[in-house]
Amino acid sequence: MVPTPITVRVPAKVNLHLSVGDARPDGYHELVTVFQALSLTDDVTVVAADEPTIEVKGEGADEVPTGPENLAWKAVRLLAEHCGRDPENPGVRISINKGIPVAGGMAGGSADAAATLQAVNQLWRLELGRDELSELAGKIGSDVPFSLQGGTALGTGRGERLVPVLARHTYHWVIALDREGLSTPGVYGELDRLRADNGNGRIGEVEPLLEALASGDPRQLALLLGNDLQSAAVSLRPGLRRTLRAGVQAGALAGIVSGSGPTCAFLCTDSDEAVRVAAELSGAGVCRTVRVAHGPVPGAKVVSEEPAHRPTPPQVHA
Ligand SMILES: C[C@@](CO)(OP(=O)(O)O)[C@H](O)COP(=O)(O)OP(=O)(O)OC[C@H]1O[C@@H](n2ccc(N)nc2=O)[C@H](O)[C@@H]1O
Ligand SMILES: Nc1ncnc2c1ncn2[C@@H]1O[C@H](COP(=O)(O)OP(=O)(O)O)[C@@H](O)[C@H]1O
Repeated sequence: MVPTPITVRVPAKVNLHLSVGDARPDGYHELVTVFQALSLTDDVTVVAADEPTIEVKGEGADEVPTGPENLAWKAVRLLAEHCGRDPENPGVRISINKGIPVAGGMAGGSADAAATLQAVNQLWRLELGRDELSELAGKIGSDVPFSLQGGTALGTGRGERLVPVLARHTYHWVIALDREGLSTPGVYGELDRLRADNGNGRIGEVEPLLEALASGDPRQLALLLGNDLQSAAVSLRPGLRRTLRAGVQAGALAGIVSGSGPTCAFLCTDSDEAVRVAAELSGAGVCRTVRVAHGPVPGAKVVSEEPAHRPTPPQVHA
């Protein structure tokens, strides 16, 4: 019998609010963050196979490891250990089709890990529930539980403890991708350095942003977007200042570095405006590629169609 492949589609994220506390003894920083899942997605397909392999296609595929460092492999091994299978020989072939920028602060690797947990749970008929999968997800990386859950959520701890947030609107975003990624630990380290040098300012409380999300007014939300890692990302990549300015000059309500960057996300009033801002920004020559996206969208979920049939995301080449 030919084994049946299972494909899971999984979203990117942007942090609408990312408040970073001091470094903890374990090296992580205590966070208060609001994640929103966006319509840029990866597809992860798993199938039973004698020879375990991983293949990566799509944008930025060359920069993604295909060995044990790939977060999708970590997910398979962890699940194998959890259910008493041999993690060295899990008998799974993985194929990843990237639509999420690599090392862009949009949790692409975390997304693939979340999708793999979901897909292999079904492949092996483990029937693990959301909570159990989320617990495993948190062991792979701080962002992985959110990639499973999707929507809009408040994250605390390392970012792995989640509570869903009421968001009454579909928000329209323009996403500016940079030419090269930034390392997440490198950006956290730069923030620590800046804070030690000059006390670097901190964004305010999260409550007003939660109220803006509940009201569903993008203009109100735009005033409250904030990211403590932005100054560190800009310090490491000063050109981002120009990108952020160009998006607002093009008509976005506000722009923010996404997580640890260097991707910048611009909130727009509606979908037509997002397309217009994307076109203008792509002509400004401040980034590699511009995309439009909306959120919130659901987290990792099994899709019945073949991955080859996935829609091409709208994009504008700069
Ligand atoms: C910054 C954020 C914002 O959502 O995402 P990205 O922008 O990278 O996607 C996350 O905190 C990234 O989460 P994730 O990419 O899962 O990080 P992990 O694998 O858990 O940790 C990688 C490294 O980042 C640093 N790290 C991560 C999370 C955290 N709360 N404090 C940290 O200091 C640590 O140096 C850690 O060793
Ligand atoms: N499946 C994966 N997809 C993308 N990157 C991965 C994956 N597995 C491991 N990585 C590694 O993780 C690093 C961070 O990638 P990514 O998760 O896309 O960015 P970020 O942490 O900025 O959101 C990459 O540079 C890559 O070496």
